[in-house]
Amino acid sequence: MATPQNSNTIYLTEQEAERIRSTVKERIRKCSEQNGNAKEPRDKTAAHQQATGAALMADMGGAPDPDMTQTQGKGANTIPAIEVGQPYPPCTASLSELESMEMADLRMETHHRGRKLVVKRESPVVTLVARSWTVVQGENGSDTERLEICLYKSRHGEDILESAKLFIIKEPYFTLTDQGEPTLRIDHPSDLVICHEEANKYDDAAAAEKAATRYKTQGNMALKQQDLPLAHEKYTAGLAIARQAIVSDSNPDLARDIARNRAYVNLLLGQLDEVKTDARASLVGRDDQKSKDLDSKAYYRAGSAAYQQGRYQEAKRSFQDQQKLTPEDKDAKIQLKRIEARLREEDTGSYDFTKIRTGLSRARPYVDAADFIKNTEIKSSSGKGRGLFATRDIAAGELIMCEKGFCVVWGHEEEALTAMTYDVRDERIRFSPVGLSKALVQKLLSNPSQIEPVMHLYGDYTGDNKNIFINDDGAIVDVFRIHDIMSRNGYGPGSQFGEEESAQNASTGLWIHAAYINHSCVPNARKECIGDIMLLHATRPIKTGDEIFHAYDETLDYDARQKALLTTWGFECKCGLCAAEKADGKPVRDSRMELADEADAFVDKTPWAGAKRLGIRKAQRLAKAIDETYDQERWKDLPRKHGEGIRAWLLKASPR
Ligand SMILES: C[S@@+](CC[C@H](N)C(=O)[O-])C[C@H]1O[C@@H](n2cnc3c(N)ncnc32)[C@H](O)[C@@H]1O
Repeated sequence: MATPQNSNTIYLTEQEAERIRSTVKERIRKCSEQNGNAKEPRDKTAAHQQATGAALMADMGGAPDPDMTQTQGKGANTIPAIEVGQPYPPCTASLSELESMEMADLRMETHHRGRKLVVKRESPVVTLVARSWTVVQGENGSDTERLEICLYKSRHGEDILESAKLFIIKEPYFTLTDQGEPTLRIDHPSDLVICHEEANKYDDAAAAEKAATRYKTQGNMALKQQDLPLAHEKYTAGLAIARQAIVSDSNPDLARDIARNRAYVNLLLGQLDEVKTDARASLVGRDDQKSKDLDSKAYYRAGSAAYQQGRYQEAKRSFQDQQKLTPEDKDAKIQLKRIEARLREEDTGSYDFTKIRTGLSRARPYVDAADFIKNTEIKSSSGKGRGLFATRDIAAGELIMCEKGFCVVWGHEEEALTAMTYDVRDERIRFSPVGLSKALVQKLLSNPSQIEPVMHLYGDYTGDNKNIFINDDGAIVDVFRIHDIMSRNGYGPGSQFGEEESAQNASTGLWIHAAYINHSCVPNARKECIGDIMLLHATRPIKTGDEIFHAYDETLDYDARQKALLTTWGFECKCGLCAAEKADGKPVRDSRMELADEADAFVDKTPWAGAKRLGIRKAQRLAKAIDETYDQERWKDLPRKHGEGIRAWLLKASPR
């Protein structure tokens, strides 16, 4: 957590931190006390009134949000404080494998494994910063309960609870809110199945075709009005009918048309896997010009999705197929040219950085560039898990790798959200880029094929190790795992567009390949971001097979650096520099730091140009005193950073 000493940071008062800790501990205590107790019946009318009142207040912006907490310091504000509860895995079974349960069978502080609960939303939704809640009834209407969805409460800009009336909760978790109120709680969005339109089984072909066509028309209208989630929902309902044999036997083109339209909506929603399956399913394959034009569109959509996923060879094949069908089409030609540029970047690592820089702005922070990673490979690194290694000799100053961010949230974007997270596992309160975690979870839910590479990244909590990321009901994302992965692998690209960044509005992102780079205080590489591409340059010559390191933390003070590495990344650094500083002992380290601070203060206030002899002598004394704190044998070949500033000053002030 940031400290009050730094004027650019914000912090919690000890009282506020204590309030968060005790609220969470009290909730945990009550939960364990009531563990296994049967659910108490709720007064339906009172629950409904409570939700309606709170929703009204929230809409007017006046609802008390129990998650918000007051921070101190520069740019102080209220920000959410969120408990990282005891992690539990999401349900990996599909709905058909789960057994139904009644609301009355809910037990307190219990994950009802192997069960599913159908609920109907009965009240408006109360939308708070970090959670949404509502009141639901069981299927038979006899019982009422509170249902809340934490953090990952929206998808494609829609509040999930608002988006429908009927839901199925997979393996329901019944617990208490921080205020001690019983609630059904959804942490993993994949545990909540939204029931939109029922795909009825039709006996009459004409009625079925009519219903599917109606959904298609409704989808087209929603698309026209830019309501993409609704368009997707309508096309999905239409497809479910049009794919039934009763329709598809006589009119297979209807399902193809709807799939082609849904491919387009998916492209706009960033649901790239489904763009490709829809585009493939829509192919007509006939030789008449109209069919060729339709298939050309489908290939274009599939190619665009593959391009956005960075799968350039796959994109190339789609655009080539498009070109074969409609040779006059200019789009395919343009796309194929772009792809050639990306494939060249992938192969050679030569980028036009000047052009890239000039094309960047706050409104366009993303770079159209390919990854260049072929000089590196991921291997196991002794005592450090896995690491990144060079596959060829790399000269100092050379580009080692370049990678496009998998997910980046810029400080100036609406999605940026920083929260204080209180982790019950180590009792620490940290600033956490929850906006990035939310964006990442959304991206993965929309692109199940990309879940696995993210879940392979290092995190302390590894879930249930089943590694099931998709089933019949869709993508499965363990949000606790994402939280842990982001804590250890997230990276701040820094302010790119001139704004001052603080802990509260920091830009953050995830670069999957670069996330394998381990830390060393004597690194051989340096990271830099241009927009969302991360460049890694060698700062020293690197030999084939060498591990590549960069410094996660460059604090000069050994003790502060070790503390930061332990708190944020969970390890003790044992690099050559740290080993020497540890062996020096605390008194030597402290006096060296005092001298370094004195030297820095001297450099800050004494211009080297025209420096007097007295000043030069003082600088020489300081440089010598710092040098004497280094044990010559132990510090052989190690960088002596404490005296770098004063030595540079001396070089300029008295070059001989
Ligand atoms: C960004 S990941 C680096 C890749 C990671 N080693 C892996 O296996 O995926 C950061 C984590 O790597 C480990 N790590 C990085 N540098 C280390 C070092 N110098 N010594 C020990 N562990 C290190 C820590 O567990 C840290 O939280």
